[in-house]
Order: sequence, then structure tokens, then C-alpha cells
Amino acid sequence: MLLRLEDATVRFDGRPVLDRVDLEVAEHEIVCVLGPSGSGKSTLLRVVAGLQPLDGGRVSLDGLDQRGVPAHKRGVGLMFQDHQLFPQRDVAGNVAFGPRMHGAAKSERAARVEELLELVGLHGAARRRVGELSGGEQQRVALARALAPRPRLLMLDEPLGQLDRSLRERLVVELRELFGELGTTVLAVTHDQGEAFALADRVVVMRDGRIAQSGTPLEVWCRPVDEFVARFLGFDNVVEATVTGQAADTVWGKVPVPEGSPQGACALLVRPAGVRLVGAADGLRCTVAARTFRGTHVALHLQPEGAPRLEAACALRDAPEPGDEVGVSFDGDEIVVLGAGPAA
Ligand SMILES: Nc1ncnc2c1ncn2[C@@H]1O[C@H](COP(=O)(O)OP(=O)(O)OP(=O)(O)O)[C@@H](O)[C@H]1O
Repeated sequence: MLLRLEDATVRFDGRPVLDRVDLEVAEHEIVCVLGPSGSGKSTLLRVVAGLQPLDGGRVSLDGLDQRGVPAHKRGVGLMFQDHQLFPQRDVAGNVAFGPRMHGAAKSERAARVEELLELVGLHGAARRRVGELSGGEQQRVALARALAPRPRLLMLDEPLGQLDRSLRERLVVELRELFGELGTTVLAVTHDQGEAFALADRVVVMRDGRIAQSGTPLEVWCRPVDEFVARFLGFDNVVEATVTGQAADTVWGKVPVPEGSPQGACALLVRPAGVRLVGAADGLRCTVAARTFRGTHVALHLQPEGAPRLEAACALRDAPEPGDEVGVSFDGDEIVVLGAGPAA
């Protein structure tokens, strides 16, 4: 295991900001830590980087306890949200910073800079001033600079935070490819779930200094463990339910649940894709309250009588108009019985 946190704890004014966190990152793995503001993501990175001492527990790299090892001796690279490039230096001067600090010879540095600029798609930009570059180009320079000393672990803090959406979506694909080719081990934190799910082999969702869930993007997306994770991922159709056999009683009526679901009182997630429109006379009767275009589908907000709203995902062509009366039935494959953890 390249990185291991055991029982890692940090307190500020007595309050745990990292609360007995256990986390492992294998070599070549890309792990993205997600969570709301203040959940402890940056503190986690700072602890691994050696910029924040632990109040309890330990951090090991390659099996070696890092207690007392200063940041610059840990062999980890850090890239922050705001790039922190040196504005007075050109691109090459920025990228060569790490290798120079490590005592690399001038010719070696020049070769490394060229290689890295090629890698991040900035071939020929060595002499440009960083202040003249676009946000996306600066991002690439920051990445090249972080990769230059060949860190065994690369840590990214909100790596694409300030870029616009389309650039972010493109860069995230490029980054994943690049890390795959280089075999880079990555620990990234972001509050943007789209970014995390696109980049990661594994996502870790944090809540109040603890790990709420860890798993592959598919696992976490398909089976959020509790209401907090489900809501954090943007699912709003969460209700209290009582499961008996393969059905749950809810404010929306009886809802089918997957075979083998835990029985009794729980929170239930109904994915928007599991809310099926049927004739107004069949199923749960709802009024279409709002309709939002989402590119691949239309999100419908449905208002049943005397119960909370439901979100449904509907094919573009079939979407009813606001004010229409529709009936709703539920698809058990899109329903998840959540753990009984308290809601956010
Ligand atoms: N040096 C410090 N002194 C006191 N409190 C701190 C310090 N650094 C962080 N905190 C507090 O610790 C908590 C976690 O902060 P952290 O920056 O790790 O969260 P985060 O998940 O990265 O948040 P964001 O997404 O907003 O960056 C916050 O409540 C923050 O105010």
C-alpha cells in the first residue's frame, strides 16, 4: 500500500476536523475525496503532505511512518486550486522549480521541462510568461510543475476548481488518461462530484471529518450507504419507509424494493429514473409542477396530493407540460434501501 492513514485525527480548538480516519491508497490508484465544505478534505491532504501535524493516529508512505518527516522529504507532489505559479517566471521556470530544488543539472532540467510540456499539451510554450496564459493553460503548467520531480504520490486540491465547465470536463478526461499512462498515484479532493466520479478509480465521501462511504464510482452512485451520501450526490427522492418483504410503505404509497432488502424502518431512495409515468388514472396521481431540460433528459418535479414532491427523469420527447396530470408507478430496480444513519 503506497499510502495508509490509520486512525488519523486532527483537532482544532478541541473539535475533531479529521476524526479517526482510516484510508488506503494503492500504487497507481486514483482516489478522489468528496464532501461538503468544511468536511475535512483539505486537512486530509495537508496531513499526508506533512503540512499539518496529527493529534492522533498515523500516516505511512510505503509502509514507513511519516511522523517527523518534513513535507519536502515525503516525495509527494501538491497542486492547489489557485495554481500558485510564479508570475515573474516563464513556463519553463515554473516547471523546472521542483527539479532545481532537488539539485538536477541544467541540461537535465531542460530535458524534463520539454518532456513535461509535451505531456500536458503545451509543447513550445516554455518561454511564455505565465501571466499571459489562459486559465486552462495555467492549469496545465501547474500540473507539469507538480509532476516534474516525479512524486510517488500526487495530491490535487480542487484541481479544476476555477475553470469553466466545458474545459473542466475536457481536462478531467485528459488527466485520467495522463495519470494512467504515467502510472501516477493520485489523491485528489474536490467538492464537485462530477469531477470526482469522472477522474477516480475510487471515491471517498467525507462528512464532518469522517469517511461516510468509500467505493468505486459505480458502487457509490448505485448504492449510496445513507441519506447523507444520497442527498450529497444530488438525489432528492428520499423518504422514510417501512419495508415488508419486497415492498415498502411510504408517503408515496407502496413502492417495490429489490429482493433481499433489509426489513423494517429505513430511509428509501427512489432514483428519478425509477419514477415511471403512467396514465393519470393509474398509479400515484401527480401534477407536473416544473420541468427542467437536462441535456439527455427532462427532469420533472411532480407534486402528489398531500405528499412531498418527486423528481422523475423523462425522455425528451415524452415529457409532459407543467400543469399536466400524470400517474406514477415505481421501478424496484431503481430503488435503494438506505442505512438508518441520521440525515444531514
Ligand atoms: N488552521 C485551522 N484552524 C482552525 N480551524 C481550521 C483550520 N484549518 C481548517 N479548520 C477548520 O476545519 C474544518 C475542515 O476544514 P477543511 O479545509 O479541511 O475542509 P474542506 O472539506 O477542505 O472544506 P472546503 O471544501 O471548504 O475547502 C473547517 O471547519 C475549518 O474551518
